[in-house]
Amino acid sequence: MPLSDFQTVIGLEVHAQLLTQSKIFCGCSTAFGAEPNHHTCPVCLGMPGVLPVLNQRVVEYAVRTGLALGCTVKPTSVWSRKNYFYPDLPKGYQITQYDQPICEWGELVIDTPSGEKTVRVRRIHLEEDAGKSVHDASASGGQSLVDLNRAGVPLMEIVSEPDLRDADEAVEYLKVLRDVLVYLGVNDGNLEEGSFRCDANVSVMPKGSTTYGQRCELKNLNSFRFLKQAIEYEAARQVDVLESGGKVDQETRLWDVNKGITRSMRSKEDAHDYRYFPEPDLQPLIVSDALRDAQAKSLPELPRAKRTRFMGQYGLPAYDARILTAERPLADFFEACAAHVSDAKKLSNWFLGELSRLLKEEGTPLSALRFTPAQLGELLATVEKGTVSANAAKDVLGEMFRTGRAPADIIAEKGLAQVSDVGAVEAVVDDILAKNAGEVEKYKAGKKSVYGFFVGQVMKAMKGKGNPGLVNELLKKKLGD
Ligand SMILES: Nc1ncnc2c1ncn2[C@@H]1O[C@H](COP(=O)(O)OP(=O)(O)OP(=O)(O)O)[C@@H](O)[C@H]1O
Ligand SMILES: [Mg+2]
Ligand SMILES: [Mg+2]
Repeated sequence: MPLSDFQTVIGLEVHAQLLTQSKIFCGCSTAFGAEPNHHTCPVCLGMPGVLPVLNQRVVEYAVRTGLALGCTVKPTSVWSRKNYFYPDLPKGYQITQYDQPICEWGELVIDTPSGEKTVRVRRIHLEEDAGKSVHDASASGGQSLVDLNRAGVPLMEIVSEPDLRDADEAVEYLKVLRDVLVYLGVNDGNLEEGSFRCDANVSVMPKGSTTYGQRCELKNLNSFRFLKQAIEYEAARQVDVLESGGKVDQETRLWDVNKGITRSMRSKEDAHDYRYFPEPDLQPLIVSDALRDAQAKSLPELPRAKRTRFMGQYGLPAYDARILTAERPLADFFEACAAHVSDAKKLSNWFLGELSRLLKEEGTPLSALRFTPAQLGELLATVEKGTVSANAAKDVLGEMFRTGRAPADIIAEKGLAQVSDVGAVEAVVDDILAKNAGEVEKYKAGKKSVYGFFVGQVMKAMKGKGNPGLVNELLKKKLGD
């Protein structure tokens, strides 16, 4: 059977680092970039005789996420020990949640080419991160060092059901999930730096089958592009294995960025390999009604709801609304500006075009913008009135962006105002037509191509500042069109 006769099945496990200032079971800082092993204490170093104390903020963030994804938030959940040996895991176990996670059964709606799709979220659980091994690969070195700054940093694992059916759906799910977490303020959404990580479980089955194939778990997917490439490569690999009479082994495979392939890292452990058992040093985790209600009350409007509202309230196409609502600061700034303009679609065009270009080019965060929503409103009004051309307005916006000066001042100083005075433009039009009587004759005799010549002459005489709409209107009138 060719590749096209197989169906890919994907489930994602997402590890999101929670944006707390201190670690999950001790008071050490979670700040990035400190000298190795400086953010450590006896608790996160796994010294004997110490006891973990749960960071309450971690619970709040997990509950908030669970509510946003429509999960059942469990009043009681349980901490477990997941035992394994690794140099960056000094305790020899990771405190995590296993059979009784804090949240279960939610969903995330994504867009696919064939419409909306609801992807089930099976569980959300909390756990501590491990440390980091730093391997010296040089010929002379060959040492491995351990940095435990990250040990004990709070992670939230969000596990989807195997509901995704191709790489694009997986990428879409991951993007939508990331936007939600960033909206909630629980995660910074940074794939490259690893504070938002994703493992992809991939299997294939003959189309039409209802029995899933054996899955492989893919790691090292630190960009949306790698996620897509890795899933596509892996699905094709599994089909090859099956087609050549083999069977897919359950294993953990690593995405090799340079070669563009996945390769086997280890055969996948089963749960019993980890000897999970309830963590004796921590009480069951109780989520009170009060805590849950407080989180429910403070939930922000989420991207999808905001998108729908933007389409209705501002009459925007879905495409615009999605881009404008992907990040909360951008959506907020758009709304602040929309209060100062009459045509929200025109405003959206500026946001998607010139403004996003400037933001990208200058690397400025929205929070550091120098001009105010009212000033952007003013600029759009001057374009509307024909005081400046759309092109000149781009220059004005660039200047506002860099200096925060008022649009009127910039227009005056740079002499960008268009001439929209009927009398003034008419005088120039009359003059040009009079000077080019021969061409006017030809035009009237049917040689319509000289029209552009008249426009050019008028504009030249007005140093490019004639209001183009008015110039055209008057020319046509005088030429008898
Ligand atoms: N046949 C399958 N094909 C593709 N994905 C699958 C299949 N079966 C399960 N999955 C997905 O695999 C993931 C399993 O994640 P889960 O965290 O439950 O267990 P795990 O990977 O065994 O544990 P660990 O957290 O130790 O990696 C889920 O996202 C699930 O949807
Ligand atoms: Mg998992
Ligand atoms: Mg897994």
